[in-house]
Amino acid sequence: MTKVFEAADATNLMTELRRSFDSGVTRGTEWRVSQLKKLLIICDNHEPEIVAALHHDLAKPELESSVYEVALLRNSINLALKQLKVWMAPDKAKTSLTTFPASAEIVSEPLGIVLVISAWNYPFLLSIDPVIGAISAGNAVVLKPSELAPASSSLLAKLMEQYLDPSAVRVVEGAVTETTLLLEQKWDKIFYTGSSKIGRIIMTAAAKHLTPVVLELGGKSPVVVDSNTNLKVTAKRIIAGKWGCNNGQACISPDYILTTKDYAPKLIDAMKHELETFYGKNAMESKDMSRIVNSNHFDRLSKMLEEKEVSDKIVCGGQKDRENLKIAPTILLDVPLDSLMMSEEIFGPLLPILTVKDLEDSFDVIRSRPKPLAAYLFTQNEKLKERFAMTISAGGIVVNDIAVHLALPTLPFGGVGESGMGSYHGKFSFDAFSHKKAVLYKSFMGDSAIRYAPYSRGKLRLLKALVNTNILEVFKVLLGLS
Ligand SMILES: NC(=O)c1ccc[n+]([C@@H]2O[C@H](COP(=O)([O-])OP(=O)(O)OC[C@H]3O[C@@H](n4cnc5c(N)ncnc54)[C@H](O)[C@@H]3O)[C@@H](O)[C@H]2O)c1
Repeated sequence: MTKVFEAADATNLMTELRRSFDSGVTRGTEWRVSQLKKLLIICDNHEPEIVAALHHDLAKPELESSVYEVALLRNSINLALKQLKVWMAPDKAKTSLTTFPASAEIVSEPLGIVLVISAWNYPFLLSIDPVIGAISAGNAVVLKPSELAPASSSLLAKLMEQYLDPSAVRVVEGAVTETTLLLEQKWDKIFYTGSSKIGRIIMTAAAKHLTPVVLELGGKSPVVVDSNTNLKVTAKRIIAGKWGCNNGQACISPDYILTTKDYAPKLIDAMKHELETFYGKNAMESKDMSRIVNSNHFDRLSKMLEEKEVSDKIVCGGQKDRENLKIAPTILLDVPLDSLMMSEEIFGPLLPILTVKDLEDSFDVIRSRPKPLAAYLFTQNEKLKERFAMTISAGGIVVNDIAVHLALPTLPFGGVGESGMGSYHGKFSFDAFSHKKAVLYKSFMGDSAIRYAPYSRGKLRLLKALVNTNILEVFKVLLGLS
């Protein structure tokens, strides 16, 4: 029987990790590299177990597990290993006349002990990716995986315990009770992935200790489809980004489509056709699609689908099988804006299409709602692309594809407004777990009396000119011309 995690365990954990962090072990490049290499071994040697755990928790197809979880993690680790020395090196900063003579730099210093709380939908990626950032930046870290993906959570705990330095990297499994105990501790940063509702609980707990947070939340990510598009590719990419990414249970999954009244029937036909090509005549039987994570989420989605004035808007799919936690890829047309489906994040295989008179009206629809984690546009119109990218606020924007920005470590990944705060991936992960410390080195040379009392009008004028880097004024004051 696994031991219950109690309040004393949480405080002991903090004491042990604080001792390790204070000893300086996690700050060394060697430690960081060794831990990152261990994470790589987990990916390289345990992929079949990871794929099996994901199949157990979500019936996730092997391709999605191997590529969107393990391969992406391998990429992150290799990038960190390759770039670590560059990331860790202090950045030279320019100095000014005010501080002359001096040199300055920005030192990336580890924050201390950080807590990573992750979600169930991509349990390996969303757990290990932030941990890569935390370790790269030289922190001690506690990971709390989601209890809703139990096989993945216990495999993560087992593997991380087996390979990583237990004095500075730990996994605590559990649900609300365990997370609440962890949240009572004083962390140096909390990195949370999950819903906005729980995000508020995390931020409230963090505020008590003035702990900074990264909140990787979700939201309703819209897809705008222009009639001037490559319809076949558009349909395929929307399907791959929706049902082909954990069956719509992904934070950057298309939540709803906006298109014109005239174009909607063409888009629906193309999507129906491609859905059949992807998943066959009976998509419920396809092995190439994850199932719904559990019966609570199944019921939540069913409720959305069965709502009055929604159920009669289904134009494709709609079949459900509670026993096997399956819902067919379902497309709906013009569901009411005040329906559950349009008020809450869907996070599942339902995809409503809203029609607008002019495509530009879709911009107003998006702007009238909370800022999403991602916003997508399909078009061949260059002006429209630019207008979308420049005027729509979202965590990230992709033109003519879905979700692929997540795979580019040169781009920050994170939300804005209701979809979250802070970002990570690549160097952004390192920065998310570092304090950018300002360091200024001065010598005893050039000790000018102008900032020392007794003050005078001349000192005042000279100091003002120096602070404003006004060389001409400096000379004027020195020559007594001002
Ligand atoms: N931005 C991203 O990268 C990202 C990625 C995946 C999912 N998400 C978002 O996450 C949401 C889905 O995840 P979820 O919230 O259902 O995941 P979840 O239920 O797994 O919860 C996330 C974490 O919060 C913890 N938790 C739950 N209730 C808590 C409480 N009362 N107090 C403290 N901790 C608690 C859970 O134990 C878990 O570790 C969606 O909104 C989705 O868009 C965002």
